[in-house]
Amino acid sequence: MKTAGLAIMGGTFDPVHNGHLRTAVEILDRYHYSALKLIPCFQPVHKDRPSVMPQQRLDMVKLAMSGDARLSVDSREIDREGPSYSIDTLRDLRVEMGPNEPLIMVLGMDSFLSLPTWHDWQKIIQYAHFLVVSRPGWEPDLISELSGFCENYRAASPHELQCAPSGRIWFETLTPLGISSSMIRGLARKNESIAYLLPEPVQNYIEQHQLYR
Ligand SMILES: Nc1ncnc2c1ncn2[C@@H]1O[C@H](COP(=O)(O)OP(=O)(O)OP(=O)(O)O)[C@@H](O)[C@H]1O
Ligand SMILES: O=C(O)c1ccc[n+]([C@@H]2O[C@H](COP(=O)([O-])O)[C@@H](O)[C@H]2O)c1
Repeated sequence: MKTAGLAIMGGTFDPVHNGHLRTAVEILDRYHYSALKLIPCFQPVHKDRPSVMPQQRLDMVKLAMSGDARLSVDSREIDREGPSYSIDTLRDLRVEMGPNEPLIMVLGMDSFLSLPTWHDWQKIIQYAHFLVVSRPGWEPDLISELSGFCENYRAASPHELQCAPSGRIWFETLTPLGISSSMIRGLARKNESIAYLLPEPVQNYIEQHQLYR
């Protein structure tokens, strides 16, 4: 069974790991959106320049995809180049999808807490819903600007996200996985194993290309 809505998950994916992938499949299993696109950014807005090339981060996301037909990778931010502002991506997607289809932006609590620093942040909700997922180490300590925003837009049930194209926020608790890209980069730098933190083909790619050394 599929329900209305396209889910997207943006990220630096430097590299993609099982925390990202498990988030994607748990959301799809719970809400049956028609698809979930992973969208690697070209240039993250509030992070240091990634240590590997955009094309290599994209290659790793493609390698991680194999096996679940509901997942796909969307290279529009890498093709666009420049700073990867979410509002630009969501505007593009909204034009492609038309005005009525639900568009759900999945993001971790850490990313959501930084929302008031994003480009044109208050307009983003006109184009998509926010589905905010739990992440170990991050509590929903909402600063006042964000708590007022949540009061305005918080959904009473997750199903509201399937009944409107945009404009709602839902918080979802997922299986806690304390994995991060920075942890994986740190292990690789020390020449320690990164096995079981990310898909094996991605691990092999990192080893073959000697990334994060
Ligand atoms: N283990 C996880 N559990 C839940 N959400 C996650 C997890 N890891 C990343 N995310 C979410 O995935 C999105 C993309 O994350 P990103 O590519 O920046 O990875 P990261 O692990 O946070 O990277 P880094 O350690 O370099 O900061 C963000 O919304 C982030 O909150
Ligand atoms: O648009 C912005 O200003 C903006 C600022 C910070 C993060 N984002 C987006 O949020 C998503 C998660 O970002 P990050 O930094 O956790 O990898 C990813 O799609 C980023 O492009 C977007």
